[in-house]
Amino acid sequence: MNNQEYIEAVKLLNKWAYHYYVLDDPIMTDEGYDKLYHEVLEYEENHKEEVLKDSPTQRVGDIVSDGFTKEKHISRMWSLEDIFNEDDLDKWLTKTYKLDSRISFYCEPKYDGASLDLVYENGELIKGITRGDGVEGELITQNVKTIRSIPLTIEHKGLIEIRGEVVIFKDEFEKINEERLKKGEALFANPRNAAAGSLRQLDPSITAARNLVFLPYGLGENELPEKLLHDKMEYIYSLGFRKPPVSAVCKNKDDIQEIYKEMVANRDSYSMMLDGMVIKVDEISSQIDMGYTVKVPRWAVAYKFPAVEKITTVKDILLQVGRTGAVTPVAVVEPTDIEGVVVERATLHNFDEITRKDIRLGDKVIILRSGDVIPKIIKVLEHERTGNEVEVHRPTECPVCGSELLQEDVLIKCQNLECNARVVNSIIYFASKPCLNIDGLGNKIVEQLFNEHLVKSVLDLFSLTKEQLLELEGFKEKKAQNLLDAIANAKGSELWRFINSLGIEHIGEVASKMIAAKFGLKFLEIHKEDLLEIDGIGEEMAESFLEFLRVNEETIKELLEVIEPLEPELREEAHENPFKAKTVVLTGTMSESRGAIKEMLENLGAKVSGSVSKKTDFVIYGEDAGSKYDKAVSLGVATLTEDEMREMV
Ligand SMILES: NC(=O)c1ccc[n+]([C@@H]2O[C@H](COP(=O)([O-])OP(=O)(O)OC[C@H]3O[C@@H](n4cnc5c(N)ncnc54)[C@H](O)[C@@H]3O)[C@@H](O)[C@H]2O)c1
Ligand SMILES: [Zn+2]
Repeated sequence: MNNQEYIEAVKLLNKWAYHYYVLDDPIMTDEGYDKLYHEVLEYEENHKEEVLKDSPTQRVGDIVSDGFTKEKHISRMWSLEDIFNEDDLDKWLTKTYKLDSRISFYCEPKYDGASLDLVYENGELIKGITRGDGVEGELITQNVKTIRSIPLTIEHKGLIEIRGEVVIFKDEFEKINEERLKKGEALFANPRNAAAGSLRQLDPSITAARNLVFLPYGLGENELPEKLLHDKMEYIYSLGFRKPPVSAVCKNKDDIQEIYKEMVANRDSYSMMLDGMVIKVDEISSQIDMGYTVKVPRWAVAYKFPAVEKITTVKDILLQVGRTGAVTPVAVVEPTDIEGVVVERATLHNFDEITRKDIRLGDKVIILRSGDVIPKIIKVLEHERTGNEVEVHRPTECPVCGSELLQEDVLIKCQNLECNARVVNSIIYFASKPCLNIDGLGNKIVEQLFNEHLVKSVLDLFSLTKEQLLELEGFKEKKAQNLLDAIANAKGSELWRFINSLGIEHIGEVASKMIAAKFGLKFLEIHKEDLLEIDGIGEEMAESFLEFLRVNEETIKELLEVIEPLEPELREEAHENPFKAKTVVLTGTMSESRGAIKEMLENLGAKVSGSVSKKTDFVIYGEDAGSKYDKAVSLGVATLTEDEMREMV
């Protein structure tokens, strides 16, 4: 890097940071940003006299945007130095031990969200401020008050700044994006941007709707007496803040490596996105001695996890026709390694998504793979375009059967019931895990059976013979027998599996279970009113279910004869009693297990719920009843001891 390149690099980093911090819509991966950042850092170390004042190494990144009032932090907020591997860790430890050799470490997750400073005085939350440039941030108290994991009052009376990260849990993020997809709104790129964007809304009601979560990780101004950081944090948790899902006090490097590996291995199982682990010196007096650089504390470091976002190129867009006829585009991308898995495809949800993101063949894009979910394209790098990229057009004909496609809101559908793709996919669905769970009947075999004209519908599966199978390529005695056994095994499956396997639109596993439990094998004879009686089944679902039964009655009857699903035990209509049709909550230790008492009450026709609300009719409590009992009292809900309950029945 020469001086000219250095100046350019600083400009580029600042541009990326603007999109990241201010617009909450990054145009570079963290990995790409970090790489250039470290090149800049290295250049600066060798050319100290050339360091630019606006270099991102010289200041905390966030920029305070207009629209909010600026507010100073009582004590400064900082960024973190980052390290990426064991070598880096060794270097960091050597450097840190030189400052003080008698230290231990507190390790906790590095949450991927937005930082927030909370100021409490006289036990009351008085301010919420974003990190900003570390000295001053945006005053967002009204938004912060909508976050339920932030207590509005705490028992601690002194002036205290509690710092932490605001995040959106992964499942909530998926939910928000699903809803946005349905409404045709732009999707959030990742949970971090969703959290940061939701926190910095000018309208607090938008923030309130997003289910943000606050996780404390440290303190600013405070007069807490504890000498160790982790003791201070325990005190903070005891004030009503959330604990980290994992944390550890470490004596040495081995301990640090062990907890790091554990966090990386369990990364997908945590509710929130983590992008690393933060290692902090546990002794507060040592922290004070070590102090800060212009940007980061010398007593802490972020040990980053392998990146889950990478840059790749779109090579092709395939069209998949599902069992309902919905045509979904799938991107074929240049194979890219993400955490040891080679990614070759990415979902695109629908064509609106392609149009909105303006994805073209040949585009450089950012893909995200986290957990088991299918990788997705989150962004096109428009500034990387060469002009040779090719636009993608909405299809008008089914790529499989050629019939005209129906454009239904954001969905594009093949309407041909006999379209090969629809038939094959409904057979695959029929055999899948949450349905009849037929082992060995995966995509490839179903396609083979279909192409060889052995199976044209699910019913045909049950008349397959060994002779037929043995004629197929790849089938020997054992494989053929296993498949026939697996198909035979599907006979006598639970009824809810049978209902689910029909693949009725809007009727998934949960609805199938409810329908099976309520109506048993009589489900063919029910009316709309009967269905609507079930909590959780609405108009659209009921209509879809009944319409499907009407059209496919014959086939369903034939299938019932072949499969003979197992009817669940139906609960008899309960006799009249004080708990019939009442909502009941159990709490505390009882004379029998909670499960047994729950069953007894359910047999009496009660609905047993896990949480107390105004709609609760009774809270029945045993010994050591806690917050549920208190809540019942405060809401004026009737409370009964176990004995009182038993006397009433
Ligand atoms: N993609 C882009 O274009 C782009 C642009 C700018 C920055 N970035 C990303 O942001 C990083 C730099 O941002 P930064 O300066 O905010 O630093 P950082 O986000 O890497 O680390 C500091 C922050 O981590 C957060 N944090 C989470 N858990 C924590 C814990 N347990 N203890 C302490 N802090 C915790 C805090 O909010 C703290 O302010 C870069 O490394 C890069 O990954 C990306
Ligand atoms: Zn078709």
